[in-house]
Amino acid sequence: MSLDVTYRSFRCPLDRPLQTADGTIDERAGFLIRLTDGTDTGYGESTPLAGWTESLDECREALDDAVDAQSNGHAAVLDAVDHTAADRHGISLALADLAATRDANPLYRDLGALERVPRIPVNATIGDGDADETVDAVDRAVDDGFQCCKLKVGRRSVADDVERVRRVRETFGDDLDLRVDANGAWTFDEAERALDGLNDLDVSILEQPLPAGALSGLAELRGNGVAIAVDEGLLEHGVDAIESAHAADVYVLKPMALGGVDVARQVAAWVGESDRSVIVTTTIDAVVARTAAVHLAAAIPNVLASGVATGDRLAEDLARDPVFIDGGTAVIPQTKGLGVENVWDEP
Ligand SMILES: O=C(O)CCC(=O)c1ccccc1C(=O)O
Ligand SMILES: [Mg+2]
Repeated sequence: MSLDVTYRSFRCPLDRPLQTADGTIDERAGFLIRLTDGTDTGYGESTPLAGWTESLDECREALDDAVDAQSNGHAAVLDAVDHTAADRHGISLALADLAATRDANPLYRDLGALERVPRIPVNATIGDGDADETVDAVDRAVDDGFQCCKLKVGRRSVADDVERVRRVRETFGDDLDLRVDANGAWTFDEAERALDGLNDLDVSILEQPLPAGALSGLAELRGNGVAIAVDEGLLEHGVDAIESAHAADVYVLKPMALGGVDVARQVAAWVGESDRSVIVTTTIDAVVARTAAVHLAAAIPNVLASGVATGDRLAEDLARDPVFIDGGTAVIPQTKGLGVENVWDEP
């Protein structure tokens, strides 16, 4: 079966930039990938993010190599992008979408779900603004039906961040599930002080309090009432090292940074063997990668509320969003493949 590989670049400005301790994300640029085997078509997306994946230029070069390898078959095309996580995500997704479309299965079934999954729980993503901005953003999320909010922290003092969380807790009550994500911003001392305050405010998960390299510190922070999640650290160390160091209660899986939904699915299986929980998140991707993350989450048993409700930050997208975000859940597309339609047409 001959394979045809094509790609085009795209740029999506954000109309709600995401402030994090690591900088502000205000635009996403990447590549939309199309694979055809003569009968069926599959789509993928490579949307690199500085600090998380290779650069846009490196991804473009590797995609050109993938196009050059098309006459040598699927494995050669995938090999050409093996060293670029975002491209490997894009090509492997296009192959998976093609196969699922051919078999007339929704992608999440091909990723291993044993039965129909109607919905998965999702979290709202709240940027690292001041206390008033934080309360306003959570207010919108609660209005939209979210029951779980992840607050970005780490750009200001620990005392100020704890105060932001206190304002949210006091305004919205005890039923709201609150998480915080420091994107590696704190020292061990700061993280310990933050934990004290966050535990009192019933924060359920603290994501990446320490820099990616610090594993033993994460292990020491565990057992203080707030579950410790590893995100950046997973990319640096892998599951085995993190499990040996007892450094995480929860794993955050970003398929774009891990090199594909297939890789992320495998990581989820390993993590499940150690009785750890998993959260799937996007890197604020366009509709193809975002929908793939939703299918991935649907394929993982007992996945925690996931950070995939990020589409409303984009001012433009590649196609209509097939995923309905409703009452704190994402409704899983049940049509064949990814379920994103008319994506190759310019928006
Ligand atoms: O998890 C979410 O709610 C959304 C995704 C998110 O926070 C994120 C988006 C882009 C880059 C890094 C991160 C992160 O989780 O650290
Ligand atoms: Mg994170």
